[in-house]
Amino acid sequence: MASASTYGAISTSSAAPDTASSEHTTGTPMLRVREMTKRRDGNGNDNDSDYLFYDVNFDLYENQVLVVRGPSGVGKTTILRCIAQLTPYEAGVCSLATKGDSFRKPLQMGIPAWRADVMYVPQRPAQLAGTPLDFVDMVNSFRVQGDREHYDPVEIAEDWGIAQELWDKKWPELSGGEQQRIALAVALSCDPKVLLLDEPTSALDPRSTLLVEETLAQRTCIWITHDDAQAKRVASRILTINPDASYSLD
Ligand SMILES: Nc1ncnc2c1ncn2[C@@H]1O[C@H](COP(=O)(O)OP(=O)(O)OP(=O)(O)O)[C@@H](O)[C@H]1O
Repeated sequence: MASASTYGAISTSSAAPDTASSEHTTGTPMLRVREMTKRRDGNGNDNDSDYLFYDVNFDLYENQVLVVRGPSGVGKTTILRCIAQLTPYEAGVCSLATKGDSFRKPLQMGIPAWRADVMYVPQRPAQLAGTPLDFVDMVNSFRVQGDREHYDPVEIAEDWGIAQELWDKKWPELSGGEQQRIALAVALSCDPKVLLLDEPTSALDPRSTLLVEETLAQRTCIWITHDDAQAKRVASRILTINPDASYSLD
């Protein structure tokens, strides 16, 4: 297991230049999202009100933080879950820069491998049995994690004020903020190329929030927040989804 001092390094892969006309380009994108379109669950009529988001295009570069904004219910969580291939979508292509000069799509990589590289971290961990250490053992036992670099989640979370003994407690005995930081530390320990963060500090006090931001700001992330000040602190770019299914990228 690598030490926390080496934590955060992600290898740079070379890939074809970006062709999106809707944004500036600097170097090689890590993740490309093209024409991502998701309908609301509904009657299937083809009009604007049936879409959560329509034809979303962006590139995410290494060490960039793309903040996702918009009112409740516009589809911020849904777009992260679509990118993670956890929720089906009507149209769109996601691809990830890989070693060599190519981008690979989820089905080319295999969905488990995609999800390990493009990892969705929910706002609150699901109700899990056992302790956080049991969860770490389970994550490490997944075959797709076998040959990946792993970091020590206990060490990562210690920097955020999580004492070692908390890892032996049952999940329900932990506070919301402790659960949130521990789940985030486990995700970071797997060293995904892209983190999809769903309000990662929503349960944290201001000091813990800043500590977590400090770590995450060095990573390649798509990050949902409702907090204007946080968006200003961490965003490289901002994707705003509007209630009419349009979006803007600033
Ligand atoms: N599992 C589901 N099945 C059906 N509809 C869902 C499901 N999850 C979310 N929705 C609906 O999809 C829409 C978008 O939800 P989503 O959670 O993506 O919004 P959001 O922008 O993240 O909201 P918030 O800011 O409140 O978290 C909402 O109308 C919601 O009710």
